[in-house]
Amino acid sequence: MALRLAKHWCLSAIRSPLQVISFPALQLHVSGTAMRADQKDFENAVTRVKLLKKDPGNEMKLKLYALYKQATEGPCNVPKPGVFNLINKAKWDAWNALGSLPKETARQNYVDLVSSLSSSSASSSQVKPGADKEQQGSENLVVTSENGITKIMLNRPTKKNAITTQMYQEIILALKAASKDDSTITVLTGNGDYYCSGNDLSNFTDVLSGEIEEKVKSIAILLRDFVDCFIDFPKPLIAVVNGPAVGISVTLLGLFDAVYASDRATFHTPFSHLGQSPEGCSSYIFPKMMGPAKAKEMLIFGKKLTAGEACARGLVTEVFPDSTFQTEVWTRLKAYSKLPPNAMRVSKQIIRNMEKEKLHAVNAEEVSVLQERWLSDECINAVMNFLSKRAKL
Ligand SMILES: CCCC/C=C/CC(=O)SCCNC(=O)CCNC(=O)[C@H](O)C(C)(C)COP(=O)(O)OP(=O)(O)OC[C@H]1O[C@@H](n2cnc3c(N)ncnc32)[C@H](O)[C@@H]1OP(=O)(O)O
Repeated sequence: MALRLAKHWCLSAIRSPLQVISFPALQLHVSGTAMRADQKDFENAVTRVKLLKKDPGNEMKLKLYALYKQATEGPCNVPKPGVFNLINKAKWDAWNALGSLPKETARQNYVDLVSSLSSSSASSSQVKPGADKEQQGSENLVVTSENGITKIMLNRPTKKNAITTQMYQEIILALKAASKDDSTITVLTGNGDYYCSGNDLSNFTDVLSGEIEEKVKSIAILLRDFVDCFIDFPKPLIAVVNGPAVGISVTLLGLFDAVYASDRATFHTPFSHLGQSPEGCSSYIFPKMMGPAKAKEMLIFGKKLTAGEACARGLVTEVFPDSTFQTEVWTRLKAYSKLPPNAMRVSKQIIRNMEKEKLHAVNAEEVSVLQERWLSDECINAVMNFLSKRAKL
């Protein structure tokens, strides 16, 4: 089962040949290895290239392009592009430089080159998690505390504040710290034009490397712990929704004590489109909050709401014009932060305690259903589709 799925992940991402954006072709210096790459290794390598998180640079892209062409079509057999057609000429030069290199050798060299790329990017990304445990925040999550307010800000604006697995862990740590610090209220917000685009869909790419069920299990545990933290958070928790919100950043809103939204914000839960199912206790809270018909419109059919619609359905507390959003909301929050902290905690607890057990049970059930979903062809295809469309190569 695991093998079949791993194979499926790899094959379904293969699309068109690489597009190189620019410049000089270099000679190849790729050593062969004793192991021969078969067609499946080659296809896996093609997929891994599409999923590289870091742009490998033009030089490397040209090498990959040339080897790909040589491995799939053999020696360069197309006319040389004109001198002003710089990009295509560089690509042609790179391919032509491989001369009569046999297809099998090109395939092997391509696989080796991709392996070297993947291992260097893995080693550079392993440095961070250990160090981050010591800190409250990181580059992608900025935590500040002043005037009785702890602010947890998603800070990945170029990715619309999509949440990586590392960020889930950091948010858990930040919430745990905020529950014990001197602040009266805690705020979650986003930096840039988005509040949050939900789960970073490349969180699933690790699954490519095998042991699929184990990896899915660890993501499920992370999700369950993450949502549990919101259920148990003891102080007033406020969402400052500065822009569009997608997926888990929407479903979690039902666990906040107030949700203030810019009129630019939208609320979108495209779970069916992604072959997934609701989380964040939304399968229980949304129908109670807005009635089953309206909840199903969001959670089953993925209807995107405007801030006004979300407010009418009880998901948002109040909507502000974007031009005055930050000033108005922070003035309000500063006033709230001066209210007696113990009274606010006790009031929150008495409301939450009525349902805490139920919410934990709902969370566990939602995660267990999702764990199955993540292994489904529907989900795998949807995620691969998103990731392969955005691949630059
Ligand atoms: C571990 C626990 C799992 C819990 C499960 C939770 C369920 C969910 O949260 S489901 C929701 C998942 N999110 C999405 O499906 C949103 C996907 N993104 C988009 O549809 C679009 O990017 C957007 C509508 C949010 C924005 O579109 P726009 O055209 O304005 O900008 P883009 O060029 O698409 O995005 C800029 C940049 O950001 C990357 N990005 C955006 N969202 C995500 C994401 N969720 N995961 C990974 N990457 C994302 C996008 O790929 C672009 O990156 P590049 O510039 O490198 O191409």
